[in-house]
Amino acid sequence: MLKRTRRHADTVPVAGLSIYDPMHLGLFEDGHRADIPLVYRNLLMGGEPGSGKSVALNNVVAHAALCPDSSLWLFDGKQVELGLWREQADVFVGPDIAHALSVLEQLQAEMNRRYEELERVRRRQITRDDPVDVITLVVDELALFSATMGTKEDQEAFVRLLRDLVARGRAAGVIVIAATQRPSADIIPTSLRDLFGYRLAFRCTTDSSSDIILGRGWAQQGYNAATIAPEHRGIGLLLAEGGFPRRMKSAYLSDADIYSLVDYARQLKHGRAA
Ligand SMILES: Nc1ncnc2c1ncn2[C@@H]1O[C@H](COP(=O)(O)OP(=O)(O)OP(=O)(O)O)[C@@H](O)[C@H]1O
Repeated sequence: MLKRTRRHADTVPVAGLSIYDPMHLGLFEDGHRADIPLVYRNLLMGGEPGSGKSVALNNVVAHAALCPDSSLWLFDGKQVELGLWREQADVFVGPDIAHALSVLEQLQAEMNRRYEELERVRRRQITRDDPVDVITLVVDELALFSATMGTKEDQEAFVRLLRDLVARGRAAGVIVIAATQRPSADIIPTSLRDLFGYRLAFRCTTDSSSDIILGRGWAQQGYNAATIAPEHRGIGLLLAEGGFPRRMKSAYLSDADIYSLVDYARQLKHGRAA
């Protein structure tokens, strides 16, 4: 058994969801639910401004916030999109690159510590039975940290740390969800993009920005987020490891829904839920 580090619950969740449960993201165009297991995976989403990223991100954050076996680390460079969740976050980083770097270093150290622990007990990955929180790291907007704030060295350090977390975090219970409204090669280098098991492209302005999120060649094969009509907000192409991109619409949470969920998450966190 791994050393206990879980903060919210004694052992496994008794109320609310588990981060090991699939997360409800929306509906595919054939009417099937788009429920995706987040654990052991990472999710990249991109699309032009107003295309639906924040709505989709709020679904992910809500799921993680309602899971007593997950801790929520929010990087909200714009400080508005995820602000409603701020008090539920275990760690909240605003538009401050120095803070962002120190938090990522802390997370990298935690990941390394978990790997040492796994090695000690001859295990390959963290599982539902371990009394260890899965850390859900949500980064919005990626470009602010990787290309706008700070010096070039800071930005490179940010991308390097993030890439390491995306590459090695999964088995150690670290999930990375990143969103950007600037899907370009300098913001999402192929070496980073290819590490994300799930990629969700909302409406993009060009075929190549669609490919930057989904992967090279998909637009030419007809899976092109630039063909999504501008009024079709919340519609995107979801690519899951090894499959084909599928058209889906994300579930919509109004601000009132989010406030109720924040209240419920607060109750769960303080152990007052029935
Ligand atoms: N799944 C959805 N169902 C219904 N409406 C949606 C959905 N997704 C987005 N919208 C509408 O589109 C608007 C813009 O969506 P959202 O804020 O998620 O865009 P965004 O991509 O995050 O934009 P930005 O990059 O500027 O932050 C929402 O306020 C909402 O009105």
